[in-house]
Amino acid sequence: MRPFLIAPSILSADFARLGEDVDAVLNAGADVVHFDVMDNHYVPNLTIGPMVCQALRNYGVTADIDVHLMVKPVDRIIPDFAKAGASIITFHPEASEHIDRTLQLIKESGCKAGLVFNPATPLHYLDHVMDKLDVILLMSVNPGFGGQSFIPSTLDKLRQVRKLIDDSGYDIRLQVDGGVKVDNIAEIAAAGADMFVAGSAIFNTPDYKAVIDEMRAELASIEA
Ligand SMILES: O=C(CO)[C@@H](O)[C@H](O)COP(=O)(O)O
Ligand SMILES: [Fe+2]
Repeated sequence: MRPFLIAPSILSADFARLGEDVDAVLNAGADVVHFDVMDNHYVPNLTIGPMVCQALRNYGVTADIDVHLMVKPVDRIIPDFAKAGASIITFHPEASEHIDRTLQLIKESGCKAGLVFNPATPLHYLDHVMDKLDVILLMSVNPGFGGQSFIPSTLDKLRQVRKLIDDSGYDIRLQVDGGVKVDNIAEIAAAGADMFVAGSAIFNTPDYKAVIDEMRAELASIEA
């Protein structure tokens, strides 16, 4: 397996001082910035768009920005995010009329591409597109809000997708998003995830480095 990546979700960051907060979490040892985009249509919440992604790049953020699109329709916003500095763009298959076309659009824009599965979204959407994926994201909560509890059935789904990835031979990250904490990250990694989104667990504490270090210590028990 590839090295584990920790991707703080800036949904739980301080939006009034976002650049500083993103710098702080990266300096604390985070690998990737997870950027949640919600449209108050596909999900019942409204967050941030390409201008904020561009603002983070202008502020000097050089880490990968992992844009999790919870928007419908999805295609028309993809080129804007690519121009604004997104590194990875993931979307929910239910939000796309033509999944293969959306994946191609992301790749042609120069970004890595991924599909996102809600807790009740079936895995058959993976059929016929494994060769076009850089990331598979399993939601371990229903999308729309930070601070929810991890849904335990995600562990079985992770094991299934880990097998699909390994059997396919493709180089695909397996990301998990929702309710990831210090006390469950090892179990989630053991089920096959290698990229961990965590919002409230990191940003709702005063010492980001302490939490990220604790997460890495938990992950080390799996790597060993
Ligand atoms: O995409 C989402 C929610 O829809 C996530 O990225 C959350 O922001 C994760 O927050 P925590 O569950 O880690 O607090
Ligand atoms: Fe997310």
